[in-house]
Amino acid sequence: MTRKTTIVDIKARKKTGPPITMLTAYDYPMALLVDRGGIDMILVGDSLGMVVLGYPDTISVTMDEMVHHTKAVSRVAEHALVVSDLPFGAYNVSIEKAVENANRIMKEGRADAVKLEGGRSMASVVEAVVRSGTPVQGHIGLTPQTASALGGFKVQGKSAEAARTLIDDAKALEAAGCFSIVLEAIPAPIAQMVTEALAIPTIGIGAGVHCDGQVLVIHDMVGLFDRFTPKFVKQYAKVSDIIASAISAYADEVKNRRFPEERHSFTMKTDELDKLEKA
Ligand SMILES: Nc1nc(=O)c2c([nH]1)NC[C@@H]1CN(c3ccc(C(=O)N[C@@H](CCC(=O)O)C(=O)O)cc3)CN21
Ligand SMILES: CC(C)C(=O)C(=O)O
Ligand SMILES: [Mg+2]
Repeated sequence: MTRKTTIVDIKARKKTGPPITMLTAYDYPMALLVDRGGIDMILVGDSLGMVVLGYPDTISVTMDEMVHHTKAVSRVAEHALVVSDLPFGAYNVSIEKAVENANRIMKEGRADAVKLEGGRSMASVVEAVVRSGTPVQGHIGLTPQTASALGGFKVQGKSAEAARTLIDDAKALEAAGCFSIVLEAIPAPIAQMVTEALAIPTIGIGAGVHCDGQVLVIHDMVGLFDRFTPKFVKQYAKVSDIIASAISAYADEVKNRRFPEERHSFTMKTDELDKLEKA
């Protein structure tokens, strides 16, 4: 907890353990809790579109939104490595545009690395971004930005052929220079095979216990998002209940003039009040 986590630290954990911890955060108060909680990596995920901006999916998330939220998170991250998602449209147009957008997240957002979705087809993009100086985390399996092409938020790699493709994709991303790869919603045995086939760490979300690390969306694991709950989510707290009861207590006390009390109020000198009354 004393110094900033580096890419080298993350890579080394594949051999040394313990498993790598990663959680999303999108703003100052949450990033503060995650960083002080000793989590290794903070993901400023494009899931922010769904859990904080209320979009139906992650497609509409913009570079401006990613930069804005990354700034808030990187300001507090004293320990955790900050990884920001490149949103849909930021890296699929051209290699030049991908490098430009990665530069922006680094320069303006002060992220430590970027994450982008896709396998072999993204290898040349990954290579160019890594060569330009930005560390890249890969993301394969369920790739929410291309959920439309995948037929929805569905488990991936269930056939022998699809599993083979996943392993090839992971190897291509490793060869292209990724420092780690997120494996989302794939059968646990496949995630284990991918993990064993690579020299870089895998970070699982719905990918079983044999990955080198785990990631979850923080709003899911603390109970602040209820539009849906993927099977891979464990809810460690129900923070929405705590906030809801605080809100109803406040509303009740205001309506009944029990808040604010004396101690929440300001006074002034009585002679000043007298002057006012005379005037
Ligand atoms: N709040 C939140 N949590 C996430 O994990 C998350 C996001 N948002 N937004 C971006 C993507 C979308 N993700 C999702 C969304 C839904 C399922 C889901 O409901 N899956 C079904 C399985 C469906 C099937 O395979 O047929 C499940 O039961 O888990 C999974 C991943 C993961 N990411
Ligand atoms: C679900 C994780 C891996 C993600 O990409 C996000 O939060 O956007
Ligand atoms: Mg994402």
